[in-house]
Amino acid sequence: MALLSSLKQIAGIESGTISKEFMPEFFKLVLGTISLPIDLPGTNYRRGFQARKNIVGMLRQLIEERRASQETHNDMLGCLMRTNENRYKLSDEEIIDLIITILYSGYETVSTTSMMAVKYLHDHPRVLDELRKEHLAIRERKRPEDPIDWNDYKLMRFTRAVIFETSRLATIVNGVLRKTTKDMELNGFVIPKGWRIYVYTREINYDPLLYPDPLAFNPWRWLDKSLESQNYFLLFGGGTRQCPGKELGIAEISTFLHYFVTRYRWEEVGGDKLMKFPRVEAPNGLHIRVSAY
Ligand code: HEM
Repeated sequence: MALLSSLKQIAGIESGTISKEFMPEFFKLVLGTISLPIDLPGTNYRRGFQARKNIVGMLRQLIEERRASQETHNDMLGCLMRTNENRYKLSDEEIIDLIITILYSGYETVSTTSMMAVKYLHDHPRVLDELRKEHLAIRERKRPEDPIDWNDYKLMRFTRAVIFETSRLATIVNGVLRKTTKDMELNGFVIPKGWRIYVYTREINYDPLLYPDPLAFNPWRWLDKSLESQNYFLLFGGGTRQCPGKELGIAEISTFLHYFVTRYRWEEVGGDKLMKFPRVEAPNGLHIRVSAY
């Protein structure tokens, strides 16, 4: 669902033939990026490269079709292709690279956070009650068929808190990458210029001085808005490279939660394995039994 939503917003790909071909290749690419770099037939690494080639081919064809049709598209691909509006003219290779990056960054984070929110809400009925209250209050002011809009989204204060707390406790992204631009000394150790470093942010999320009772799932802590602007708030990275899709991601997850909690109740089937390293995932899925609310 998260990938389909990204495909639609980013490249205007509706569910259908292209998305059916695109999705399996994309999942292979995701697996390939966090695999051991062993380039032999059958490894995830080799499959990831092959999948990237196939994805590049599909996106190239999409770009060519759009150019031939002369239609205007208001998705991200459309903006990147509008040469007269962009100060820097992007080559097709750069456009494709950007589309893959944005799809990748925007899909996995959103889908994993949504999955972990479903898990934590199931395990914490009091939080689910509070969340449902917020969304039912929004629905009360609307007809059943009315979609939610920006004004409704702005009222979702507790939902935002649930998303941050899910992101913190599950540590959906466990660090950020940087490259040193000069020799740097840190606690007596020198990190030479040009080294690539991985800033592991998971420990910060569990620091009891920053987040009292850090292993508790407590969304209420985020109702204090100042927590979002602390310099240790690194759930979406920091500085000039901070996640540009932060608000889009939160809006997507909030929309999913809105419909999920107002229309359904669910139970876990049980027995599913959840992994936190090297990334948060349920290798065989998190299976739930869903019924109407
Ligand atoms: C809950 C959802 C999300 C989380 C937790 C998340 C988290 C992150 C983190 C931690 C980074 C690294 C930032 C840094 O290096 O300082 C990042 C980068 C990035 N994210 Fe997100 N992200 C989310 C959603 C999205 C969405 C929806 C998009 C786009 C559709 C997106 C696009 C990107 C891009 C393009 C970068 C690279 C930015 C750069 O290097 O300049 N993200 N994200």
